[in-house]
Amino acid sequence: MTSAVDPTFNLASAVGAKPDAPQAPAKIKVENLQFYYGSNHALRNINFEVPEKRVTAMIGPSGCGKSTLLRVFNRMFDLYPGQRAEGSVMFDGVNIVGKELDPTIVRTRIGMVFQKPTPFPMSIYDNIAFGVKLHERLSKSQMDERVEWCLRKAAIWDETKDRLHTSALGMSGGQQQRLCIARTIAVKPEVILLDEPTSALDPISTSKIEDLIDELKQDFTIVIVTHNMQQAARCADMTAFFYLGELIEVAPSDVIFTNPKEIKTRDYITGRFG
Ligand SMILES: Nc1ncnc2c1ncn2[C@@H]1O[C@H](COP(=O)(O)OP(=O)(O)OP(=O)(O)O)[C@@H](O)[C@H]1O
Repeated sequence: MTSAVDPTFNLASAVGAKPDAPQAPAKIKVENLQFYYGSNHALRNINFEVPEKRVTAMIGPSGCGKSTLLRVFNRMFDLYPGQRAEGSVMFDGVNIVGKELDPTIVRTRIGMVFQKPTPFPMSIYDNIAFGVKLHERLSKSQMDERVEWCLRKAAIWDETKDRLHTSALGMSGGQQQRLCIARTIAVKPEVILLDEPTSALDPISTSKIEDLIDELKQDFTIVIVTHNMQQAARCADMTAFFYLGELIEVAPSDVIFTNPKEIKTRDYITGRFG
């Protein structure tokens, strides 16, 4: 198992052959996207496709706009006056930044997991049931099944099945993050957005989440923001490199990490800046 912090780790050798990655159809298509925080033009003319049932990593130095784009994907910016998007983000043929679409529908179909595990102060079972109840009316046995289904999908069933009704706050950080992934999966989204999901975790928990990401792409389209290039190389089929609010290059991860086209990408992945 490769440690997430192994300094001798070789990026080029980490990228597995992922020959089918480019062939997947686009699940999200970003066209001429601009994003503003008031007068701060944070994303400039972004054009970009997220392939279905693949893992796409977004990398780049701090402040380049990765998290902003992730938040555009599930309309988080609606919650903050003064933030606005122009252009289009097509999701199954609908522009999700268009005003006509209800953001709560977007957030059910495009779920988000944050950097810091954020379980609710309630039982493991209720952490999952809470979100499901907002969208569906399930019987007790259907809810039991849903809870088991998503905990299994998030590879945490064995660790939780005997303590479902105990507080989620008693779990380790890594377990809490897998619970948050289970909670996101529970409402059956099509896309899962992960914003630096392992930055607060130890190498073993990180490795479990990376294995989980690899499993989840069978059922879900995944977009991950990470500062850890080894992680992007290990997990992602496609990698997009951002710099100062612009998308510099997007390509299969093996190309980005072994033979990028752009000098800025090369300088970043070889550690010349960032
Ligand atoms: N709430 C905000 N109000 C104003 N400007 C913001 C806000 N959030 C982010 N920005 C600005 O938008 C730009 C992009 O920020 P963003 O957080 O998307 O970058 P990032 O690549 O995710 O950075 P990091 O890796 O540090 O998380 C930066 O210039 C940042 O200062």
